[in-house]
Amino acid sequence: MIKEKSRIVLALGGNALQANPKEISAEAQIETAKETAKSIADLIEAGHEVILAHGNGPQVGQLVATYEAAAQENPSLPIMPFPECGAMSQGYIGYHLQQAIRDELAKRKVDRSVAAIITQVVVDEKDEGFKNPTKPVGSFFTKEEAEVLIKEKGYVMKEDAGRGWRRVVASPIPIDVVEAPIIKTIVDAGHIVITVGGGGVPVVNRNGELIGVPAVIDKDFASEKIAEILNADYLIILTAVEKVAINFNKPNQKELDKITAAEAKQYIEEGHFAPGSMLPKVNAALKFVESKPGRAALITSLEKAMDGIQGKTGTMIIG
Ligand SMILES: Nc1ncnc2c1ncn2[C@@H]1O[C@H](COP(=O)(O)OP(=O)(O)O)[C@@H](O)[C@H]1O
Ligand SMILES: NC(=O)OP(=O)(O)O
Repeated sequence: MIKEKSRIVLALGGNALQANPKEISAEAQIETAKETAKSIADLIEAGHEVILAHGNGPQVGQLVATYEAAAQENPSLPIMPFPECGAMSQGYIGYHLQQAIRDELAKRKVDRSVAAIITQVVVDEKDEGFKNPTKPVGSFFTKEEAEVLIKEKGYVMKEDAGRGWRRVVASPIPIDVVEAPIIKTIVDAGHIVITVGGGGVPVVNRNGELIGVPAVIDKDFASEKIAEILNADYLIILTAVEKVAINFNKPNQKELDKITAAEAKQYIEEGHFAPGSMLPKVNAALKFVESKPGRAALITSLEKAMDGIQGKTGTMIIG
């Protein structure tokens, strides 16, 4: 059960933006965002301070692939680098969410402003993530299609939690959120901010100058970072499953209700959480609860967000 009038960083997973992962058009995303806005408005109406973050894996992958395909057809067209595509994805996803949340709040006669902030997140140029790509982006492919893409485009492709093959890219750990001071000012003033979209645009600081780097930061880790910076009470990660499970997808699957940080660590060691999907969520939750006594994290589904907050469902991770 979450305390009344808490400061909550809410990390929205792919299903908050795409009801059907194969349907990634703007129109479909607008419709899904309208549904998502209802769950978010419930939390705002309940009196919580909500800061939103969201993923961009399918969208950034699609943008990069679209530019690559266009340049293949017409070599005079530029290939758009990952940081630019990341910023574009933040922009249009943020636009859909801020519009949907604004409209939903207006319908309920709740007078609050909502704005998405293009957010840069600092990473370390020497991060091991640059050597070993782990972040799935773009569409799902069959093994045969993946083999063609590896050969023809030089992509690194990996199987994604039993759902198909996807391109994977570098995913460094977020160190700092460049726009944190302005985000804090807006949140403290009582407005709703959408930030670290797609984990933030990854940048490195070279002698005081910020430079975008080709990577996609995991939005669960970036959400954890902004939750720490904003001194949030809770990190809530909303995804497609109601609870985290051990022995996931096996006959002896067991859903978890409330676990301690020590139990989470044990389950991680035993390999219960798939890398690139559930593992970063559990790791981000763990990092948050260990960052300060009294902090807790909840992983549940978007539809069950309110029930989760009321302690009726979801997986709660405590210190
Ligand atoms: N141990 C586990 N418990 C529950 N879900 C898991 C587990 N391991 C992998 N998953 C998968 O992880 C998915 C969530 O990851 P993902 O789809 O990448 O997240 P996002 O919602 O951020 O887009 C779940 O829908 C489920 O299919
Ligand atoms: N950037 C990111 O973590 O995106 P997804 O949540 O869509 O994978």
